Amino acid sequence: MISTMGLLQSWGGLGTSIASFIFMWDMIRRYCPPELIRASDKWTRRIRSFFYPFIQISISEFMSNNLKPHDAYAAVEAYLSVHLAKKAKRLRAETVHGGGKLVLSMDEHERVNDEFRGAKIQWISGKIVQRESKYLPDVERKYYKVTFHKKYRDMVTDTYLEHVIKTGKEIQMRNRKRKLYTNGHNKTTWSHIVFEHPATFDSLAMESEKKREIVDDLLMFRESKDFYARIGKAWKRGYLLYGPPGTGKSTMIAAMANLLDYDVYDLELTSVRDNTELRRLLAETSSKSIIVIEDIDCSLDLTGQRKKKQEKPPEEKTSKNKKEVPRKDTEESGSRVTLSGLLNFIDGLWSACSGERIIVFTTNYVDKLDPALTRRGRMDKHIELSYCSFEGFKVLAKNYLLLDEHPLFEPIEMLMKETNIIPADVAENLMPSSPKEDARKCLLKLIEALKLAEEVMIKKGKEEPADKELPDMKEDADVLQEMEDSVDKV
Ligand SMILES: Nc1ncnc2c1ncn2[C@@H]1O[C@H](COP(=O)(O)OP(=O)(O)OP(=O)(O)O)[C@@H](O)[C@H]1O
Ligand SMILES: [Mg+2]
Repeated sequence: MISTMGLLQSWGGLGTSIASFIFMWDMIRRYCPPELIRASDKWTRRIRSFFYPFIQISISEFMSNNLKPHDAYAAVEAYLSVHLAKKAKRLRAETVHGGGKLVLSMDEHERVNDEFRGAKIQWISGKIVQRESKYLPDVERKYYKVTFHKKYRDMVTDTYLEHVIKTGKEIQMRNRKRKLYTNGHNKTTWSHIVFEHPATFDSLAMESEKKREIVDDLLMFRESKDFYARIGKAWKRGYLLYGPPGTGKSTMIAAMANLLDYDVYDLELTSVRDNTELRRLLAETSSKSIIVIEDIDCSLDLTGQRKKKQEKPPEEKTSKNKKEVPRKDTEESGSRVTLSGLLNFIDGLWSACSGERIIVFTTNYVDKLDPALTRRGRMDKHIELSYCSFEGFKVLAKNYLLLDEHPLFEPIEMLMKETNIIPADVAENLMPSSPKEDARKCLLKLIEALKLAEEVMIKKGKEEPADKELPDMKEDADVLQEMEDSVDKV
């Protein structure tokens, strides 16, 4: 009892002494000349660094000059969650991007040790609560602090932190869900959904050699950062996909995104008000992305910027083709994006954006595009997607019916040589419409469709010469009229 009392008394004495010291120190600092204070601070730092030879670096959740999220913080978090979270005793579990998988990270004020090239490095997670204004609620700012011996200063600042950020970014890339961004419905910003299109180059009906060439081209582009830097060109590549409707242009874009693990930005030009908005939207696109402008010929009357006065040929006006009817004029769509605005984006701003980007234009009518838009250098690769070949059919038969061979393949090959059918129609026929429909029935359905397509072709072929005779008949009629007129005159 007495000893407890004694202990309490001595604690009380210590508290009084500390309070007196703080008071005295404050008085000294207040009345001492500033030079003396500075000198004392310098020496205090030196003595402290002698006894505490460690360096600390903080990485905050937000940038200090604005409230933008700090990329490095997210990368450190990813690195720690994969490499060091197992060593921590208090962990935080969160689902990322609404996915089902739990990701573990260090809880607040938890410490873990890392080792890099013989150096012991400690990470601490922390949080400070700040009040920016008395009218606003307090804000939490999380941070990670890395502590290491001062002899490793250069190694940690030059190499270790770079390694952590690089590894963290790779982990983020692996964990992220790819996104499909759109600017449709007159939105002035991008909105996105998770991109989960299953298309791959394996499932694409196309000649294998052509397919391999495109895949090689894409993979080479992805690995060519140093090459583009060396030749002084922006790390971009333009693809023009052209061909009739239903030949797999959109499907190929999805396959490209899946192959490269890129996001997709589906740019609806008719929703973009003017060139300024176009530039802003494109500047907001992220690296490792494919920017798509579908049906470039009817998105905007781009060619009209140069050929305004040209009348459309009569057959164009009366065509029943789905792609030609809804062509929107710039005035009609309320959009004032011009061809030169689009070209500037490809050549100018395009080059200023860092990181790799692919731009894809699709069209059903390549001949209608302004040559300025399609010239090499702007669109590096022109890819024609055309009618289904027998090789393409075999890919679809394998995908849809799990067939490598079948006796009905032979007649199908014969018919395919004689007629044109788009892959979308082949796919539709090979798709069983009921559980009772087996592979044979599907192949027979396709044979019927091919025969029908052949009949239509023959019919058209017969009609065409008749059409071609029309001008001659017209000429004859004109001559007759002229003769009659001259007879009348006589
Ligand atoms: N080459 C192909 N390989 C595999 N499937 C294809 C191919 N072409 C078309 N298809 C099938 O047909 C459907 C329509 O194809 P897709 O939308 O890619 O055509 P498109 O060329 O973009 O047509 P459009 O010019 O009308 O936009 C796809 O969902 C796909 O199932
Ligand atoms: Mg399409």
